[in-house]
Amino acid sequence: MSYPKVALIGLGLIASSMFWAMRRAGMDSHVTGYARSQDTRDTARRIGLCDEIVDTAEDAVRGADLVVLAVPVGAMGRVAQAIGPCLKPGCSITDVGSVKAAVIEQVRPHLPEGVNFVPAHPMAGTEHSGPEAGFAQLFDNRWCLIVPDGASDEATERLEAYWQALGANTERMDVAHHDQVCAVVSHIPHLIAYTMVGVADDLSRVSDQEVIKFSAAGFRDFTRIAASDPTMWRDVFMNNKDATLEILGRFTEELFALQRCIRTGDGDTLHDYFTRTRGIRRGIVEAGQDTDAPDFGRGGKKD
Ligand SMILES: NC(=O)c1ccc[n+]([C@@H]2O[C@H](COP(=O)([O-])OP(=O)(O)OC[C@H]3O[C@@H](n4cnc5c(N)ncnc54)[C@H](O)[C@@H]3O)[C@@H](O)[C@H]2O)c1
Ligand SMILES: O=C(O)C(=O)C[C@]1(C(=O)O)C=C[C@@H](O)C=C1
Repeated sequence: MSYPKVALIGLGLIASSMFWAMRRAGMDSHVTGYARSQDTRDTARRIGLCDEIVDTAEDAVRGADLVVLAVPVGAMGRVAQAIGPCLKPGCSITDVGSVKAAVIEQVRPHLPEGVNFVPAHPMAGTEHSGPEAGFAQLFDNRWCLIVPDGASDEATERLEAYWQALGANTERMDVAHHDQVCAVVSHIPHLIAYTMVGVADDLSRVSDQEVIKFSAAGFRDFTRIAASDPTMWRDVFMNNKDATLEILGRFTEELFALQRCIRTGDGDTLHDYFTRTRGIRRGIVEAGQDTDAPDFGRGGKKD
């Protein structure tokens, strides 16, 4: 299922991956792209991203059957305000933002009657950004969370079919649940990675070079995540305050409990805790949800 004319607003990792995945899926939609900076538009033209790159968001969305907002969460409202009056009656508009309640609140007031707004969020990404970062396989076997929030079944099913054609599995979620789940599985883990790399950097006896030299896979994973786009992640935390603060509160309570175990020499509790969390990881791997993971079940490292 596709849309004859698609407009991509913001031409970074997610939008460019969507374009390449559409082409891989054999969709013959006419795709128009727009990004705010001239540099990004020039790069997009050079690498053949989209059928047409235009110089205003308004021109990009005229006549589009699907408009995709793929800009940082904090810019969604401004973009919606600019394009609202130019949207084709009856078209669908979606976003790919990492946060839902704030985006819906910022976008919806600018949309004319009769336009179908179906928020969505592909749970896939890398630490890279910009138009050259995209690749067709990014969404393969990843979840795309669909947050209909009142959208019609027809518009929702059409967007689900579109994401499935891009390689994703889809699941519907309500807004508050989405923001809480993402705070747990994505937002706070990023904050922890940023913090851990910051702490290592603060230790003057560990120069950048030595961090790289002595770090094994664990810390390197942190540095990869902590290399993610600062604008995107600033906007995520500024726009998912309640859920991230709640999860951060739980996290720090748990951390203090583990700190106490270390101080008091309560190794049994630590061992039980680590055994429980290892079980969670193995469950993910066995369910085939981590294609990059070593295979614990068949020859992986055991006790
Ligand atoms: N990177 C990820 O891992 C990931 C995963 C899922 C969802 N998301 C969400 O997708 C969205 C895009 O993320 P990305 O990783 O593609 O970012 P990106 O930094 O790669 O690209 C963002 C693009 O938006 C453009 N832009 C910024 N402000 C704009 C504005 N006001 N008007 C028009 N264009 C503007 C930038 O020039 C850039 O082309 C964000 O909302 C993010 O939360 C990101
Ligand atoms: O794989 C990564 O590098 C990501 O950070 C992707 C990731 C995440 O899993 O946290 C990041 C932000 C999103 O909104 C969705 C996915």
